[in-house]
Amino acid sequence: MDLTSNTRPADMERITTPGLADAFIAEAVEAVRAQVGDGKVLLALSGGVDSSVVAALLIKAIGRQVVNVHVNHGLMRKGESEQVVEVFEKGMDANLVYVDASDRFLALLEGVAEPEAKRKIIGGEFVAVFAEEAARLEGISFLAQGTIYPDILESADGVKAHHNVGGLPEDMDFELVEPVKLLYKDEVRVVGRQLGLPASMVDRQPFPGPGLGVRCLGAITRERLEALREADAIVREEIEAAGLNIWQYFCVVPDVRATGVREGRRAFDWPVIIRCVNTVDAMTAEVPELDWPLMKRLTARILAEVPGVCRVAYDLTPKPVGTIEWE
Ligand SMILES: Nc1ncnc2c1ncn2[C@@H]1O[C@H](COP(=O)(O)OP(=O)(O)OP(=O)(O)O)[C@@H](O)[C@H]1O
Repeated sequence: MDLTSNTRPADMERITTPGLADAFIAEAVEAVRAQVGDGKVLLALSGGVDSSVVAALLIKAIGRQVVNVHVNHGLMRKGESEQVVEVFEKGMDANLVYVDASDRFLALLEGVAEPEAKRKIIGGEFVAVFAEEAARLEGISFLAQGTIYPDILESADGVKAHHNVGGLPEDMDFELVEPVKLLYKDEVRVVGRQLGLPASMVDRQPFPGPGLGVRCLGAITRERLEALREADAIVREEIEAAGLNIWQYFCVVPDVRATGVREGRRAFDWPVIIRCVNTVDAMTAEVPELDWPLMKRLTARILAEVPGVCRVAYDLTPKPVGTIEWE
């Protein structure tokens, strides 16, 4: 396997079976060992599909020579950072640096309501935290990235800058290790499964980089963020349990309050808005019809289990006119 080429060979077979995945893994492991030797590799591990598969592959190839840095920015979904620790540190004996930076991110975001400003703060602070951690480590000469083939095709079109850890400082002069850069997303998932990653990680729905930060609408507060995290976990759990094949399903919690009555007293709490979409290319999206008993179950559980919420709504807006995310 040629890890330097950015062009997928015309005769490369689509990886659709465990056997093909095993063959790919064997080749990639050899290629990584040949490239890295006894050098040290740094990887930013989000727990998303791409970086998780790269982590598992590198751990198989070079074990603790890869340092996996996971930044918990406080905007992860429920249980996500814990799963990174469980799967990689406990399950694969990975060299994992877990950075709890929640307080830093939430302090910077305090009072910031404008969506673009929020995204900039989250992206900028991520780079700052990652660069600080990198500076603390010694002897690193390689940076691994979860670049996949669509990233290369898009950057060749000039649609967006080449993946990945957007905007790392120029003086971080590492050689790149990108073992899945010729694979399509479906192939990355097959390979991930074969590497022993849990289905909940490999089949994960897309999640925006700024995490729950763009779903806790307006200026983020810890209480409203917590309500969002709990409601989001309930929606994911119920939709997964129902076995529905929906492309993306999540909640947003706007910065408004509605009146309600709870235990005979007036409540003045937040609404949770459930958003479900199906799409092929994310350019247009349809809202699936959820069955009514499921809607009622979601509503009942959110109202019973999530403090600070007194109303549940379902967003019926297709894209266009609405975008998938609210911010
Ligand atoms: N919280 C985090 N901790 C560590 N690394 C992160 C974190 N968030 C993002 N990254 C890094 O930035 C890359 C790009 O993040 P982005 O949110 O665009 O996800 P992505 O391209 O879907 O990749 P992935 O599936 O690995 O999350 C990730 O692959 C990962 O290397």
